[in-house]
Amino acid sequence: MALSLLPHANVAARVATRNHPPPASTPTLLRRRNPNPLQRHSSSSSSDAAATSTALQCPHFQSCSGCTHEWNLDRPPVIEEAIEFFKSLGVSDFTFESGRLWEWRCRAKLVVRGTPENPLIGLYQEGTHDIVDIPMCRAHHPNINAAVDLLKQGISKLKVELYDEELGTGDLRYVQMAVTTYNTSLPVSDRYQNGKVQISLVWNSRNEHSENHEKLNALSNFLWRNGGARCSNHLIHSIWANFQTSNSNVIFGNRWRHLLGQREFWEHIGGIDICLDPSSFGQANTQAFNSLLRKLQKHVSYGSSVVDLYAGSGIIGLSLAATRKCRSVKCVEINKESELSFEKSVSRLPKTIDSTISWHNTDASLEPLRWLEGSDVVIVDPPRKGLHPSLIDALRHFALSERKIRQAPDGSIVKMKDEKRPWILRAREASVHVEGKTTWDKSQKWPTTLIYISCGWESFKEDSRNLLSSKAWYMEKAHAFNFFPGTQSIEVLAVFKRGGPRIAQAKKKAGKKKTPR
Ligand SMILES: C[S@@+](CC[C@H](N)C(=O)[O-])C[C@H]1O[C@@H](n2cnc3c(N)ncnc32)[C@H](O)[C@@H]1O
Repeated sequence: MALSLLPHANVAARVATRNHPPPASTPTLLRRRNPNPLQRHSSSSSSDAAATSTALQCPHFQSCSGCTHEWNLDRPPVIEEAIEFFKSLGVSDFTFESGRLWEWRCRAKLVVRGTPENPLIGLYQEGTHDIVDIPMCRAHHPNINAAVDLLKQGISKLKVELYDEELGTGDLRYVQMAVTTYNTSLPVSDRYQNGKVQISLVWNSRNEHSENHEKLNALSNFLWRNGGARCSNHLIHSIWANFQTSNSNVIFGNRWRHLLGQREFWEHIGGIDICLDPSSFGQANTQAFNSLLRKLQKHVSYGSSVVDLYAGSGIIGLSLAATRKCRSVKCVEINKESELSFEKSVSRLPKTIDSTISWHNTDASLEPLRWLEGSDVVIVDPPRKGLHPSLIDALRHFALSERKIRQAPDGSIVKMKDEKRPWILRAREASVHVEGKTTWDKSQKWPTTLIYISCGWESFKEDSRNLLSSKAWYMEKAHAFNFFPGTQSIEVLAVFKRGGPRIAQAKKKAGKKKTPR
């Protein structure tokens, strides 16, 4: 493992860090098998203090696959490479923002194995199906660890059988813990620490009528009795069941049931209230995501038309609709389960918003030109593997076909073939549609700004090179956020503009000339 104690001063990028020292209760165990860098480097006491103040200090490090880096959590090693990468693309003012270094994870999917007497709840060891119990995980929000502890007590007390992968037997397979910090009765400064946990139990049965459902009810009642709204130690927001009998590695089945507590799970993020069902995608680091949304908003002009691809429950699009007064926001998402959350979030948008808002349940890689047409800004936030080739092609294609577009009689390059496939026709219709009050000129236009949000550094680099090689786009700005401290992963926000580098340079020069002395 690289133990870097290089001073940060030699780094060109602007780096903003908001560190919080580890709480007093933190185990101060520095593992013996990792020689302590403080002993290996002859350093001053102030740099010693700096190193420990950003160290993971987790007893599970190395046995657990969750974290790969123990030191300098405020600066994942990949940042040095990112600085060089962006510089090579002409972006020299790349910024990196680091927030909470511990207790940042508000959403965790954990494996449950072992026996009722000795339940294990944690992650698989790298490359194996051996589970590592992580009761003192330093990345988890503290109430996730507390809820895991309570769950273990319930399993032991009620003798809940835990899943056996080889035999396919046992009842409880996984648990998802998600924390909401939404609580308007508390001062803002107390909300994070007092977050409440939505527990989703992944149960090895077809539905709530299967023969082991009594155990499920007993376990959820135990959790609610000991951590629910009436407890002095109120920890749990709600309890859900997901039913999964497949012997694949897929965590969730298609059937969800709300069991106890509040049904709706709200969070205030990006300037709006957002509802998230347990079946929807949710970002793990809520606070860092909020910082990203605030930065993103600055790159979208007021009154823009936006298309949000890979939209999940539409947090990005809706946050822009509210804060940038967008004339229209179109969200495209493949997971049907996110629709309800989107609809609920729309219902809480300020009534003053005059935006046409829609959510489409479809694969963004089918007919990508159709989704891009008519917007000023396209936002993409794909899974780790990056953009679909068809979307990259479309982004390059329309940007290079500007002349053709202008010459086309209806201003469109989307071929209106006589489409018959029902799923394509269905996808074109919005699942959710809210019409704005103002009627805007709907003349055809194509995005001039592309904002790429990425959690997959390798795929992001490849996609960027592909986009830029056509000279149809250039990269204007790049930011990264410390979404996953303790790992090599970062979240990137890159802003691309239409046109080749020569056009960009000419624009810059023209801008300089106009600046009065
Ligand atoms: C990284 S998440 C981002 C979600 C959302 N932007 C957010 O921040 O909450 C990626 C999303 O892309 C969706 N997705 C994956 N493949 C897709 C596809 N081919 N077309 C549309 N959405 C897709 C996933 O279901 C997931 O919700």
